Amino acid sequence: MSTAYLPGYECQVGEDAVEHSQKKLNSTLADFSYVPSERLQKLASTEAETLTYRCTCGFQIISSELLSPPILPARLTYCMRNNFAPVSLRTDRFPVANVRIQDAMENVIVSLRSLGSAHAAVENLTSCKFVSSWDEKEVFVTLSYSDSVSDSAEWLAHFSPLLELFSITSLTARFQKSSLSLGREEKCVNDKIVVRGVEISYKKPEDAFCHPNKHTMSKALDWLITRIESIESESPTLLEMYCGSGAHTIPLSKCSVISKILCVELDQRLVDYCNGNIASNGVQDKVWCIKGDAGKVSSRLMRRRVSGPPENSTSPLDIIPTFNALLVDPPRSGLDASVKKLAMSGEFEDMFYVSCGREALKEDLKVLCQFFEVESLCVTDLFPRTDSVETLVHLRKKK
Ligand SMILES: C[S@@+](CC[C@H](N)C(=O)[O-])C[C@H]1O[C@@H](n2cnc3c(N)ncnc32)[C@H](O)[C@@H]1O
Repeated sequence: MSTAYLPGYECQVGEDAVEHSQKKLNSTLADFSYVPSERLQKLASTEAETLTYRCTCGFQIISSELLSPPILPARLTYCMRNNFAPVSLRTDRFPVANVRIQDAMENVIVSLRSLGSAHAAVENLTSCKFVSSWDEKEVFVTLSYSDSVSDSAEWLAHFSPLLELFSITSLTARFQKSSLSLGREEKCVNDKIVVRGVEISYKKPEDAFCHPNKHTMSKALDWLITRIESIESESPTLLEMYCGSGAHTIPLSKCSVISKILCVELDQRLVDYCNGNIASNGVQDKVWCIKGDAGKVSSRLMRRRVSGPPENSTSPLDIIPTFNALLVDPPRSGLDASVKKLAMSGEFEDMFYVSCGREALKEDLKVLCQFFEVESLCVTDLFPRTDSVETLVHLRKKK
């Protein structure tokens, strides 16, 4: 196994990544010492899951003689930031990325090195981002330029013949207020995941948040479905806040006992994708996605709880009159205060919290646990070899 130093990755490739995974999950579980131990679960990474797992990653591209200390002979190199300073990966393949991305990384940097510094593909180049589908059938590459691409024709002439050779789905140059692009026009990742024997297909914008680790995603979905199966209602209804393009929504509607879902997302583009995924997976009779701010929607649903829905309401918010359960997957900063208020309004018997923000989750649970108790809590290894974890919490209304 390579022992390349990976800046930003506190556990070096070649060290015992499984032990590292166990340690960080244990340390996260220590935050929840108030929860009975039989309700806590840890899904650490296996050796194989700590390498070739990432399906999104980005790097600075810098000429190595500009690094401190310089690396000679000078050549373009992928870098990550370590305490704000760029540090060379010293390898053209990032062992933590999936193989499809590693192949693209190597092909792209070797092709760039064959050009002079004044070539349009190299001049003003600052960074490169790679996104692949979970099944590795597609890979999207974005090169970012600080100012502009000095000669579009030269850029296109260099990369056009390489796209097919490198099996890159789409290659984009981004620069101030403009872009150049080759390959597939629709900039979305087509993906598939099998959950409990059921195939789920997604389209996701390639530049939006997406789950970087298919192993963690599979484990999270399985855990969520198992917990949903323990809801006491026979055909539970679900309110889902922060749904994105439906990464949880679609599997839950297709593979769990949930009968109806109303899901809410702030970004109109993701709402459009979510609605597309709802239709393509044939769950349009049980899932409705609306654009909205989770905080404002919560305030509106609180008013409905107190005064009933407005008379003859045609608002999609009133399609489902009451909810048994609430699912939230907020940004790292945690829940809006109104979402917490709604959660504790008495409507929901069960709440599911998917969190990638360790500190925000601790603070939110301090509030939520005045009303709920932790029924089950599971920590998973979101980014093996880093300190990031994803925590899944099932809260149940206190009796
Ligand atoms: C951590 S991501 C989770 C997305 C989705 N659940 C998934 O697994 O792909 C958080 C999502 O919340 C959305 N978001 C951020 N602030 C929001 C708000 N105030 N109201 C509704 N959605 C919001 C973001 O656009 C993003 O899609």
